[in-house]
Amino acid sequence: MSDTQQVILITGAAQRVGLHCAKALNRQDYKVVISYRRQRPVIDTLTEKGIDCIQADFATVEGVENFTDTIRQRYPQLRAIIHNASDWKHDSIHNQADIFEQMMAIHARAPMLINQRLAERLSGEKADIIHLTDYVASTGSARHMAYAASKAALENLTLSFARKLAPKVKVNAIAPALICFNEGDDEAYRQKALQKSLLGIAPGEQEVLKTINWLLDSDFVTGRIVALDGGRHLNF
Ligand SMILES: NC(=O)C1=CN([C@@H]2O[C@H](COP(=O)(O)OP(=O)(O)OC[C@H]3O[C@@H](n4cnc5c(N)ncnc54)[C@H](OP(=O)(O)O)[C@@H]3O)[C@@H](O)[C@H]2O)C=CC1
Ligand SMILES: Nc1nc2c(c(=O)[nH]1)N=C([C@H](O)[C@@H](O)CO)CN2
Repeated sequence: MSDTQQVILITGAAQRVGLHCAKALNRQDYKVVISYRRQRPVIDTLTEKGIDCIQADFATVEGVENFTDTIRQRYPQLRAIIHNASDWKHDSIHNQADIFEQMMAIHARAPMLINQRLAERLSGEKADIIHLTDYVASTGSARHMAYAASKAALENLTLSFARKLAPKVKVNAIAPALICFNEGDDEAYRQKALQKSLLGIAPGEQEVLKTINWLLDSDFVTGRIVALDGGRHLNF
């Protein structure tokens, strides 16, 4: 890593949106550091590209603290922290308490603790925190109540950290609706999901990357929730 290379941390970046953004930011000559939970071959590929891959499970406070200790040991300064790690669990009458705890742990407690423990590392001329939230944080979700509530908590943390860390650090959220499908999504589900927005597409991971780069480049945006939802809020 060169002395002038700026370090960007992305959590949960071993697949899908996080992976796409990690590889792209690496090509943009940032020093990219990622967290991953489950080992898989792509970790070796990313390591060969010079991306620092750190295993971490944010379900426990200990897991978060071990991770942030490692970051603090390795990186005296961070350009940005992108909180992407997430678990999209639907509600279940059988273990709703556990699901609620898990959703709050990954989407609210972990980002809060990571921000608090790494804030002093965000010390350069420009510094950013970006939270990946969700369209349903502002609307609720009948089937993903705990998930939606935890993403709403993360949106509120966006406002609090924007107030607390200004003017050194810009703190914003990206609130996507459908970005990309999961492998098991059948055609009926896909068609129904596409019809929820005015634009009727699943834009793919690149849409999130474009927004991340826009936020990183901004000099005057903080405390904002940037919606990436194809006009879903008007589709009624
Ligand atoms: N995809 C979409 O259409 C939408 C995405 N979003 C948001 O955008 C972001 C990216 O979405 P997407 O790429 O689909 O995300 P994924 O569902 O692919 O999850 C990203 C990563 O989060 C990691 N993760 C889950 N739980 C934990 C945990 N307890 N500790 C550490 N890491 C964990 C997983 O790691 P591992 O695989 O190693 O276990 C996973 O690879 C998320 O925040 C998501 O909520 C919002 C709306 C729509
Ligand atoms: N962590 C995740 N969060 C979300 C996902 C996902 O795959 N992983 N997917 C969605 C859906 O695309 C939804 O926005 C549309 O059905 C929401 N959050």
